[in-house]
Amino acid sequence: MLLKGPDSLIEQNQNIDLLRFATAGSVDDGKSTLIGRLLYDSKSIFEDQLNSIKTFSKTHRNQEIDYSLVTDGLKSEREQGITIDVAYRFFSTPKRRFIIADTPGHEQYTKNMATGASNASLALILIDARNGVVTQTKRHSFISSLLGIRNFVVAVNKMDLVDYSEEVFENIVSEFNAFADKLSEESIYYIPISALKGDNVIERSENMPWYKGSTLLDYLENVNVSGGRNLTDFRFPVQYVNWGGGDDFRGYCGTIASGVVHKGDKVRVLPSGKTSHISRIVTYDGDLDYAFAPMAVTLCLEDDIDISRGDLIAKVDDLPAIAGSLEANIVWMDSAPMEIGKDYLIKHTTSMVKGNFGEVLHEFDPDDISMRSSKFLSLNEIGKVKVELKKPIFPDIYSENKFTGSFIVIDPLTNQTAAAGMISKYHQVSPDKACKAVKARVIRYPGDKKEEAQADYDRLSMHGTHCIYVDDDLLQETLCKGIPADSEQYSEAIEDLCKIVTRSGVSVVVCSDHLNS
Ligand SMILES: Nc1nc2c(ncn2[C@@H]2O[C@H](COP(=O)(O)OP(=O)(O)OP(=O)(O)O)[C@@H](O)[C@H]2O)c(=O)[nH]1
Repeated sequence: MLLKGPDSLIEQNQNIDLLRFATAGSVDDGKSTLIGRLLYDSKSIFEDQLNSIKTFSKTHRNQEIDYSLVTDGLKSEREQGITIDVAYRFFSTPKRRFIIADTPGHEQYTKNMATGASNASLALILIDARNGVVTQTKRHSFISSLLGIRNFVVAVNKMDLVDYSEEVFENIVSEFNAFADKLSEESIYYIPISALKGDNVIERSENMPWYKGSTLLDYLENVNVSGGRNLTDFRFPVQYVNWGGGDDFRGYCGTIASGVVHKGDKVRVLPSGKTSHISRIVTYDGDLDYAFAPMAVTLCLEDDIDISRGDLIAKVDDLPAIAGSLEANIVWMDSAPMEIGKDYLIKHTTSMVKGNFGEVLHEFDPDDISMRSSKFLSLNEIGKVKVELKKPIFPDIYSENKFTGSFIVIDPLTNQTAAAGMISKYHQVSPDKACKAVKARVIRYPGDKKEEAQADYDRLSMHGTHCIYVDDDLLQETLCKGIPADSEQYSEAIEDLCKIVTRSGVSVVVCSDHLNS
């Protein structure tokens, strides 16, 4: 029998040939120029954009075409002559489609570099032939490696400025090789190029007859890289609960972080530990028999289980950890340094919990990836750190699952992203403890679902959840006495009540026709 899957078989095929790569390196190594050339030569630039770039190049740069303008899209960048954010570019050749994250080389932009590299399966490291391997090159290569990138292309650029010297190239190869011994890479390919003149980018260079390897485009078109997305372990972080799809409809919406799910699969919901079976996989284009990462779907379960945002659905025989503390590699991105013991917000998949840093186990020296002791991390520093969580999360180890193995750290005072973390170890808490940590919540039922609401309340109480039950009858006798039921004041009073009660750690089952959301 043919399973009715996502009707985009074509899309799947297209995905096979999609290579996402990130550029990395130091400031002015020529990344933007190189990408500009790749886009230009593969005819991926619109005519009008090309015309304006040519005009700008002539008037402001005194040259025929400045390729870096293709990616330096922002006006302020043009004026300053630097790249200030990650620019995603798309181009394709008959052999492959490419998405490039053009990440900036400036020291303070490690954050964008990490963002750009987090979805890539290959890192294109640019090195200025005149400068050799510098700290930025090492730092960015190390971050790429921490983020799970296993394939590197090192393009030694500006070969035209060193007389296309084989010796210069070989020295840089040896230098990077010595450093890369400490990266957990699968492949490194070295190419001498001139992004400006076009040597070995698309066309083989006549200026470097000593180089016998592939041109950059040739290599990118043919390199074999693993996709990086885990298609084994099904993980579905719930984004929100949708019960607006008609009678009795309750669906859990989100994006499949990893793995595959079929209709009928037996699943467990964390943290409650409740099990059920998938009854429907709903999408905008209709129901599916199966779905896989990274599809956005709504899952329905055979049983009515209390699920809310931040919960995670996985298969019963393949569960993530329930972790109360972690060890993680942290890339610090905030100008305010890490404060040991301070409460930060830890955003892991769709859940947000409070947590703090206990101890820096070691900091990495980006020059040689050696470890040194450190009390805390500052901007751009990378280290392995212990993280204590106020409530459990359901992680995997980063090397096994990028999506459930990573988190970001937010400073609650400034709302700034302070760091990115990659989990290397976790300490499990007992499932009982995890259940107790389920936060107080509001479970809403429309007014005509009194029976279901009361049954839910009974079930929760029976399982030891602290909760109260309210419906319109009770509200009109007490809190909302004299307030017209269809007034805004009435709905607001219900919301206020829910807020006050949940704040004190008690859940509310509310059954009313006058709910705000
Ligand atoms: N001679 C020569 N100059 C180059 C080459 N590649 C880039 N350049 C020049 O080097 C300068 C920096 O190039 P960009 O492409 O803007 O460098 P970038 O790495 O993107 O720099 P940021 O965007 O600031 O991170 C520009 O003036 C380029 O014209 C090359 O192969 N040879």
